[in-house]
Amino acid sequence: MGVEGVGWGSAVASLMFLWAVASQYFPYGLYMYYHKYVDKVWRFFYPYIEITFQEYSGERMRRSEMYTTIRTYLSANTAQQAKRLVAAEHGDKGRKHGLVLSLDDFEQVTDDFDGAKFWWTSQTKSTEKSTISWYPSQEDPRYYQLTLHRRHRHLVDSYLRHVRDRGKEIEVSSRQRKLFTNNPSSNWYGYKKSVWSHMVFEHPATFDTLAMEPGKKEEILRDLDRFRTGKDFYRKIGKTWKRGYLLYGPPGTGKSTMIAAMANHLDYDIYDLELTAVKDNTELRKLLIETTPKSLIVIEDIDCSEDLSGKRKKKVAEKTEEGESDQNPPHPPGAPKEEDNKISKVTLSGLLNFIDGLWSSCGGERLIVFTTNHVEKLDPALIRRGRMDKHIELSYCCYETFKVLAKNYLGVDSGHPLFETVRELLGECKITPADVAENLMPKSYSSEEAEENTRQCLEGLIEALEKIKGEAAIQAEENSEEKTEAKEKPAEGKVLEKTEGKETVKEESSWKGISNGI
Ligand SMILES: Nc1ncnc2c1ncn2[C@@H]1O[C@H](COP(=O)(O)OP(=O)(O)OP(=O)(O)O)[C@@H](O)[C@H]1O
Ligand SMILES: [Mg+2]
Repeated sequence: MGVEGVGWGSAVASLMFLWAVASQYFPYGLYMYYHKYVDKVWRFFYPYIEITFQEYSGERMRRSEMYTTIRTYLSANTAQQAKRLVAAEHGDKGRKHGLVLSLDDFEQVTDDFDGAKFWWTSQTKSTEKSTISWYPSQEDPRYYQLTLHRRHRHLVDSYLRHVRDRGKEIEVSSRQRKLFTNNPSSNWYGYKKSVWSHMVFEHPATFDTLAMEPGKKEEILRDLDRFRTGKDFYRKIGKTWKRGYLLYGPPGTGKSTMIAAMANHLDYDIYDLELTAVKDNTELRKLLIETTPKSLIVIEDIDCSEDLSGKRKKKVAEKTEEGESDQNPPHPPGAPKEEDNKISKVTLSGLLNFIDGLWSSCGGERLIVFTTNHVEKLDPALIRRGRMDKHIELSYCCYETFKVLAKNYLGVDSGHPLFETVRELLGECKITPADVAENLMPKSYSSEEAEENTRQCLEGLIEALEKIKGEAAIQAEENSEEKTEAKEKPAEGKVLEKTEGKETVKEESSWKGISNGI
């Protein structure tokens, strides 16, 4: 792409200007007559095609997406070459670079594509104003004009597709990712209506800093990359371009950290869906429709939304029967109950539809991620393959996980003499990566004290591990004592019966009954 002398363009502009001035002095009827025929003749000889892209279009006067994409495309390609550029702070605060350079009015640049030349100009259409000014006003509608030779007409489609795709790519790579959370539905209407609110997502976690077995990590990375580039494959097999991930494991094992690493790896936004704030299935669907592609839709601690199957309704009914409502002020008849408003009526089937109903196909390129501490509590329908395609267990810290944490936190690897002790202890007790990480936090960041820090941290970790091991041993002893006691001394109301060397605990009443019967 390069800047070209205005040439043809300036000649045409001069002629047009003269024609416009001259036409002011013609009677209107004569003007229309000439305009009609001169235009026809002009168009016959004019060898170029012009296409305009307005900044605002449609009935609702929304900013045209294509206009913005063209601006991004031209900005990326002309910043070095154009002579007059406008620097503006981007309205979208989600951009990495606050400033956007775009073509100034009437600046012309050329672009080469498939052996053809394309001219772009940024233009402003002046509107009727009461005051005359030489400069275009801020409110004047802007547009880009694309000019190409007639003989390249067949390239228009492919060239515009190229501009759109390239522009979008640049937009995606230069944007800052966002972390969305759903608003309560009372905020969905009115002037500032919005279903989701967001902030810039700047979590530093990556797959390099995530501690887990290297093989497992590799497999997840491969899966994510396959998904990202799988648009055509998903289309070919007739499947919506989305994938479900279930992350499960005890607290502090890195489930949320992995979500951040996934978003950073894929360059996706995160929609953190708080299910308890969603009133019903209709709201859930609306939230889904308002998400954008290239995103992770996350529902954390899905097991805590235990009433997906409607148990919650029952509980409310029970409470009302128990007369708890008597303590509250009387409720106006007919008005929705406060409690009803607060309670989420999202059902399991609503959630299943959210994941893979017809509506879930809007847009594509979404990952749905559930996390849970209690995978066994979840309804099998919710996590079956096809819905939650990949189940990933994040568990207690093993030696491999520890090595990653030690490298990240202390910059040491397996050559350290204390590693062997840690390895043995990790094999004997359960500790979460979060607890290990806490023990590996150096007391200072000075490189001179690095060695001393490392030693202190590892010794601290060994001490913590020995403590856990000791507690576990005491617990195990207590448990075995309890078991023996239970065997020897049956609970109240129960008696121990010995038959043919086997001990059985029986309800006292039933035993009595039997003895009475004898
Ligand atoms: N696998 C891991 N790799 C690196 N850091 C980890 C890992 N697991 C835990 N951590 C550290 O522990 C902290 C807590 O981890 P995280 O919030 O990801 O746990 P979680 O599994 O989501 O817990 P919960 O189930 O309670 O939500 C993180 O900030 C991180 O510093
Ligand atoms: Mg978490």
